[in-house]
Amino acid sequence: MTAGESHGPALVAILEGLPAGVEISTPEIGVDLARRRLGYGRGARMKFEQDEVELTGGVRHGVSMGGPIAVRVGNTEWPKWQTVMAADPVDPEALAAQARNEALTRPRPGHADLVGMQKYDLDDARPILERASARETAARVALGTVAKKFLLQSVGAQVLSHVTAIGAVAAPAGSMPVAADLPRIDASPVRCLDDDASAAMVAHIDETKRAGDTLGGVVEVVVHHLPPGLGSHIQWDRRLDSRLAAALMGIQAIKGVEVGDGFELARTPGSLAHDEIERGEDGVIRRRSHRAGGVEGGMSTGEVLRVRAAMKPISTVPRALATIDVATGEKAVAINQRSDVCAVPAAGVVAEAMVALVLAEAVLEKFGGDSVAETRRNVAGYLARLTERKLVSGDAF
Ligand SMILES: Cc1cc2nc3c(=O)[nH]c(=O)nc-3n(C[C@H](O)[C@H](O)[C@H](O)COP(=O)(O)O)c2cc1C
Ligand SMILES: C=C(O[C@@H]1CC(C(=O)O)=C[C@@H](OP(=O)(O)O)[C@H]1O)C(=O)O
Repeated sequence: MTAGESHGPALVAILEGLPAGVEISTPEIGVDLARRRLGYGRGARMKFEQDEVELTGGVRHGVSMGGPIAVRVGNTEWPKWQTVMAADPVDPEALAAQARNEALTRPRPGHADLVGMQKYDLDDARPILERASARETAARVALGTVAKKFLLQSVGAQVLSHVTAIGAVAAPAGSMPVAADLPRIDASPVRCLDDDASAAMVAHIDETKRAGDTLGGVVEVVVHHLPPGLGSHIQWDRRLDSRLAAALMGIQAIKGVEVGDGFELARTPGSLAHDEIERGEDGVIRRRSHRAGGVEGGMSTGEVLRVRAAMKPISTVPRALATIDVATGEKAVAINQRSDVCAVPAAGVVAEAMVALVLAEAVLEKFGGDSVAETRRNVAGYLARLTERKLVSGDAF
């Protein structure tokens, strides 16, 4: 759970259920927060605002204690917004100043503005856009780091992401990054593994910005070393794929999710759509392809997990879109504050966090553990049993 507004004093986040013994520190969270700020096409705010992160609960001397993890991410923009966003009633002088900061009455298409004003009986979009803003994803990324640390320390899983398309420019199909590629991905201005595609994406963002327009794109999250059997075929809402899709769709501006080859599989005959099973000479069960994205029947197969999320173009389009003024009822152009041109690289880091949170929960469901050492013992027992049954598969062993 997260709380906080885009221009409020801070975002806060709480994660319940993490076992004791997970090694986690503020600088590690800071690294992921810095990665979320990276990315060609981000707006002015990313240049001057810092993420002031603080672990305020659940961790002692760099180790989780089993209680809820609490994180605070301070907004360094806050001093400029203290009057506009004050939690308590403000004095009359400050109120007059606030009145000069006129109400936002021209809702922006593609944002929560208009429907929020309808639903919450408001003449001003400010209370809606403050919470709908993707600033909130900083808090999720902070918790995602904690989940990633747990996954690494419990099952040895590694969560990565890369950008596979910005607008109409796509990276060559089929690349499946490994952990060693992460420095190269993060060094790319658009977090794309392919250098030529990365350069073309940067050029596409430049052209689009010059044209007063915005862009979306596609990110892929890849997870290595997951054990088979996370999630369940038993109920629709326990399926790992349905939980991953919900978590990714829950990121602002994500409009499509694919597991494995997703929509492409719908165009492929069955004989070419599935991952055939064979036993290697070393006795390990392997797949001849990775089309399913590491999930079958709502459970992880132990193969590399691969999910993609499609982001719509940024809604605040500089070449402002048509709307109405809610105060007058007349036609108008949408309010247009400073904004990102493209935030797809940042969305990749947020997608990693959401996938890590879902997988951490699924690992705890399957293996339990009040301490991460207990989780590890339970994982080892499960994998030993699969070894005994000659059912070793995937890359978790
Ligand atoms: C990391 C990130 C940064 C974003 N930055 C902006 C932005 O600067 N301007 C904007 O208009 N929308 C931005 N968005 C998208 C809006 O928050 C989103 O379009 C809005 O919430 C409405 O989308 P929805 O219908 O999916 O909620 C961003 C989204 C993400 C994930
Ligand atoms: C602040 C962040 O992203 C913001 C997300 C966002 C939106 O409408 O979603 C709009 C912009 O904020 P502002 O209108 O204040 O310039 C982005 O900068 C962040 O990611 O940390």
